[in-house]
Amino acid sequence: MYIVQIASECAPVIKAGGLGDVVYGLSRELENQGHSVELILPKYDCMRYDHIWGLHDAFTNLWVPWYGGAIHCSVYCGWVHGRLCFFIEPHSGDNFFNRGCYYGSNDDNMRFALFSKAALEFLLQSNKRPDVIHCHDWQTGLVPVMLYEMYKYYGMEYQRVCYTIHNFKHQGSAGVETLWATGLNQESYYFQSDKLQDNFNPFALNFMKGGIVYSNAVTTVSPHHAWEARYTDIGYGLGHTLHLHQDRFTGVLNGIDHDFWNPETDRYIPSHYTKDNFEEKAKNKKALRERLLLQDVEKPIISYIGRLDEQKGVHLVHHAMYYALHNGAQFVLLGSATESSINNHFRHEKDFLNNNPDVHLELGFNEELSHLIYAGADMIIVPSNYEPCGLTQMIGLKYGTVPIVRGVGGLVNTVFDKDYDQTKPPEERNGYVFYQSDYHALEFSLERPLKLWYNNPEEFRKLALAGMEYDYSWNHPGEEYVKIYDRIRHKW
Ligand SMILES: Nc1ncnc2c1ncn2[C@@H]1O[C@H](COP(=O)(O)OP(=O)(O)O[C@H]2O[C@H](CO)[C@@H](O)[C@H](O)[C@H]2O)[C@@H](O)[C@H]1O
Repeated sequence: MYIVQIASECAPVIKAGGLGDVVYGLSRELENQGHSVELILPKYDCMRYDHIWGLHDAFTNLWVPWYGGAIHCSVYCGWVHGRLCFFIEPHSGDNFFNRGCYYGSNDDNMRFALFSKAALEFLLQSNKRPDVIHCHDWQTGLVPVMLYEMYKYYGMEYQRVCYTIHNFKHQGSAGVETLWATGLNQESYYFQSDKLQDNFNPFALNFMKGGIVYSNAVTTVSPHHAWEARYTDIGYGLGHTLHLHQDRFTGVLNGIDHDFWNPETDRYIPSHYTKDNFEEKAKNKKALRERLLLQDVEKPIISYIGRLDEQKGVHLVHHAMYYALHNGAQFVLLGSATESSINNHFRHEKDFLNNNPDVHLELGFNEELSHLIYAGADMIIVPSNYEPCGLTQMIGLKYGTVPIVRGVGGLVNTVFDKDYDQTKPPEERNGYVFYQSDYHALEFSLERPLKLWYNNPEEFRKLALAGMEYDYSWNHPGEEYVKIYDRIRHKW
């Protein structure tokens, strides 16, 4: 099968979070299974060019219709760790992707509407006719809309779309100008409740809703989150739309790329280890302490890695840090915040705790350091308010770092409480789960592993090893996606 992924991220060249990991990991797995995969991405000025091999011009004269005229774009091509990627660069005074950041501009909806249109124009003009186009999140929600309403009449009638939602909170809200810019026009047609009209704001278009309504298959990133999105307020207003399109909607649990996330081969950690020489993990703990100037004492390290925003339960992250410090543990945080109030809060904490030898807060994005933390820490917390899938607990498990998570979304599908899980036998349980989002619930689930670490190290080691037994690679999810592609490919 010939599959083209259209996305705003692909790790490690463009990575703001888990979306990038998934786009890369799934593409690699599909290729391993014998399919042909290409990726179309924006050419941001700030992406990691050091991860692209052989970048060269692939299509220099791509004119993308935009409002009444057209925007001239160049398309570059290169390999990102073996994946063939096309990067679209618009030449325009609007500086679409030369902003020094991936997201966060007031005109993000226009930037990604143009990208979606340019991706389709590129496929059309370069005569690429994939069997399946796989799009991700709100940024590419207009791809299936434009494919079905316009490009199918230009010669792309056989292309089918799978649309994956990684985060329902960000849906891409826009006004009528997007219709005029992209050439969709027909305001009264698209502002209908069964088309793109936002379910809350009748004067806004919703890109993600467009993705759901127009795609041949819609997925989110875990079975439990698929349920939550339909039946709870976590669908952020799209529950009804999902309900109407339920026959096309499923949850497929993400995987992690074992080439990249593997303590046996990880290029960023000093000591490699497996289940059989687990004691080597201690050397990474020592290296982590040296790197972050933590004191070398008999204490466990609890870690947090992730975006610092409301979704991630930052109030609980903050509380866990002080709980760890008051209860004989060290704490390491690696995170970045886009919201200034949260950023200021953690900056203040960092200054305040600067001389404490048991804690380190690293504010910013640092891929290399994240690997050392996964390998060096004893535990990782994921106290999210909601979590469509969650990759950090799966990576933690692979590295024998015991996850302590809130029982929401994909965390429910991947972590099984050592003391209370009812679905797995004791030897297959792999972490700690709490459900309420208050301090008591969190403390109860931190107290248990800390006690185990101090009082029964052998049992703690067994728990970590049980986690390493889990196979959350892309093998299985890759097969599930292929089944979905096959199903939509044969449906006319
Ligand atoms: N400061 C930092 N420095 C270095 N690395 C950092 C970092 N902050 C985060 N990371 C890395 O980024 C990834 C984050 O994974 P998450 O599952 O938390 O994704 P996120 O919430 O961004 O995305 C959404 O999409 C993903 C993929 O579908 C879902 O798993 C998730 O639930 C959903 O919210 C991990 O690889 C982590 O190591």
